[in-house]
Amino acid sequence: MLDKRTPLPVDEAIARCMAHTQSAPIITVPLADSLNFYTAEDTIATYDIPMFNKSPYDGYAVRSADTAGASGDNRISFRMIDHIGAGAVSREALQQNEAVRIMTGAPIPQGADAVVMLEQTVETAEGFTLRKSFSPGENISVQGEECRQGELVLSAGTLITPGVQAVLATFSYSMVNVRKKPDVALISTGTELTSIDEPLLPGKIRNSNGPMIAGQLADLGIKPTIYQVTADDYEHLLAIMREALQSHDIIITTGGVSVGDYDYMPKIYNALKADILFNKVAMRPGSVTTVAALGSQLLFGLSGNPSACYTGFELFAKPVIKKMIGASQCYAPIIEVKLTEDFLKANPFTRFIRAELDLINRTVRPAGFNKSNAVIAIARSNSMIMLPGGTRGFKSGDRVKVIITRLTDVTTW
Ligand SMILES: Nc1nc2c(c(=O)[nH]1)N[C@H]1C(S)=C(S)[C@@H](COP(=O)(O)OP(=O)(O)OC[C@H]3O[C@@H](n4cnc5c(N)ncnc54)[C@H](O)[C@@H]3O)O[C@H]1N2
Ligand code: MOO
Ligand SMILES: [Mg+2]
Repeated sequence: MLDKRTPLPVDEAIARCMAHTQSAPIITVPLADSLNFYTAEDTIATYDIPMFNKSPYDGYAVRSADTAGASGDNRISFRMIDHIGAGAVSREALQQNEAVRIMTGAPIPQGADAVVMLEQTVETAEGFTLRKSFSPGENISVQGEECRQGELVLSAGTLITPGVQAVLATFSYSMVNVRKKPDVALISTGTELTSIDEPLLPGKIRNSNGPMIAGQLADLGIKPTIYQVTADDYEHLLAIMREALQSHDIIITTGGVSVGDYDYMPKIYNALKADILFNKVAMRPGSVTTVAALGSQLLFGLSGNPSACYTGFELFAKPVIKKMIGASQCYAPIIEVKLTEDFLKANPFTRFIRAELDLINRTVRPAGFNKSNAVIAIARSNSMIMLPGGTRGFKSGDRVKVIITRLTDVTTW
């Protein structure tokens, strides 16, 4: 007798996963290793930026008052009393008609309140002449014009990008507080799976879910422990699950979660006394996706069908991991755009279609053959169209909701 599974709406299934998710502990990493972590604390300006009034140009620092009345017919002469580049400080204080030759980034000398670009001067034996007047503060980068000491620069939960690393370096954060990445075990199950360098015997297939999920994890900066399980053998699989549970926060399995004779994951969750958060979701594909908890450990039982497997990871595992690692925004953005192909199938459940989103023209179309067992459409997709359950007959021109899964290069085909 099969256990009856009650489908849970997708948003509730996601909420159950998230309610079971704790933030990972804070660790400190060198700035150079911090890329793709999330900041675990607010980044506060440790000083004003710029730290001092500085020259934005290569030129001469002058007293603006001395330039009053300058014109083409009345060039005013200045005497150069010092010469500094960025990194040096002039000890001179400017007196009348004196100037310091100054390079971009160097601190404005005492008494000066304007900078004349080199191109606006004509050199003389003593210094230079100029033909226009300058106002106080002209061509000066003012201390604190970008931000003030103590100001909140970036909130906790910011993805550390190269730009963020530049900010952290600016404010002398040589070590950065981030949240530890979870230890993840990845177990692809299935007697039919043949490793990539073995010959494909009748009935066998390649394991595409394993490399795909490993890649989805790598996008989050996580390198999973990979377990090879190429036999649907209950005892063996249970032993592997127990072993993986010793040292991992998350166990992701692919395959074996449905009701088939060799689908052992439901029996394994039982044997492990795991708390099943759900084992049926009102969605297609991926309706058999199962998520279970053992204390703080989470077990993601993703479907074996590649498109269902991919979708299950994006919808459930990804936001959970992002919450663990302290992301302030755990969910992929959703936008509404115009569909450019008919999609006339009925949608008894919420349907996710691997899709090609054209962000420039704000249009979307399915990325080719799109059944649960499809693999090519995943590669061609940068998004998933989300059609609500209980609908049918979406026509070209209709507006549909789209989850953006990738913002990087759009695959062409
Ligand atoms: N009687 C029913 N049969 C099925 C149901 C159902 O509700 N009642 N659900 C169907 C749906 S929907 C899905 S999705 C699949 C889910 O199957 P499992 O999660 O149990 O996965 P498997 O049976 O192990 O494999 C399914 C399919 O995927 C291929 N596969 C598995 N692993 C991989 C991999 N690593 N790389 C590539 N392809 C993989 C496998 O060969 C099968 O073709 O169940 C339906 N059946
Ligand atoms: O629920 Mo299945 O994952 O549609 O193919
Ligand atoms: Mg099965």
